[in-house]
Amino acid sequence: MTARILDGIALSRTIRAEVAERAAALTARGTRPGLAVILVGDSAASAVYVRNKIRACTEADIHSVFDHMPADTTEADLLARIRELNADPAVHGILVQLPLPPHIDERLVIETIAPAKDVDGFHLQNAGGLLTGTPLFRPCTPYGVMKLLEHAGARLDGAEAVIVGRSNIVGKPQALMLMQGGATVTICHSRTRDLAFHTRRADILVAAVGRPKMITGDMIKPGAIVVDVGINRIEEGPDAGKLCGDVDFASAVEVAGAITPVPGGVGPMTIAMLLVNTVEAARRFAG
Ligand SMILES: Nc1nc(=O)c2c([nH]1)NC[C@@H]1CN(c3ccc(C(=O)N[C@@H](CCC(=O)O)C(=O)O)cc3)C=[N+]21
Repeated sequence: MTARILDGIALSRTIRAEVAERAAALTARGTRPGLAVILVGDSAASAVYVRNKIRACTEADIHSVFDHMPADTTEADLLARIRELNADPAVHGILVQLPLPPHIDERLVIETIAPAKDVDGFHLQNAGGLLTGTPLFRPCTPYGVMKLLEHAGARLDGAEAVIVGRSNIVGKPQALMLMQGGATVTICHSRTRDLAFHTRRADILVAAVGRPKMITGDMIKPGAIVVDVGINRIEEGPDAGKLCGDVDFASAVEVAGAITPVPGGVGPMTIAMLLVNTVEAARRFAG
């Protein structure tokens, strides 16, 4: 058996076209949705992601503000810029690209963003809102995974869902969203004993560990839906420079029922959901 490929590029295009329509309608009513993206420092990978986010805004006719601040920006200066954007009526969403340089307290930065503009869904108020069922915004990556699962016709109710990874931006919010959908959720991580025991029970397997090709075909239940959140740059060998996921695609595709590729799976969905959140922020602002 060969798995069905879940095409995140195609689905993200559909979602972005819907976003563009909603943005145009808001603009016609006098509120053009706006997103501010702040990048501190010169990480090459971050620069690529940020550029993709800005381009996606432009294509959907969403106003964007891009602040590229130097790596030695002080925490105080970054917080001051965020407060300015909090007060700017042309900006409905604020995203500070992570990771930040080590001299800046990420938690403090996130808590300084107005919760109503926190389109990443990382603010404590939104994290707590997700825990209790009513966030203003959901984190874009796990939210995008939910859209991919919905589009794939995945049945969540009563399903065994296993997540590998316990981060605040993917693993934990993903668990809450899948649980909300009726799945029985297991979160595995670096301290889990016998990882394969858990992953082999999964009807839905989400890999978000940041370890290249760690999940192999023998760890997957035949017919399972496998979602690969990992984005790893291959360092050496014939494929140096290429991207790969946390799933060993070649062996997994022979066992799974459906699988997301890397690139072209979850990554483009993350950007699509950022635009969804931004338009939603603008719609609330417009009242
Ligand atoms: N405040 C904040 N919010 C984020 O949402 C955030 C962040 N910081 N820091 C970094 C991660 C990573 N991230 C990605 C988004 C899109 C792709 C994406 O579009 N990937 C393409 C490939 C892009 C390429 O070629 O490198 C794909 O998978 O097909 C990847 C990664 C958002 N992040």
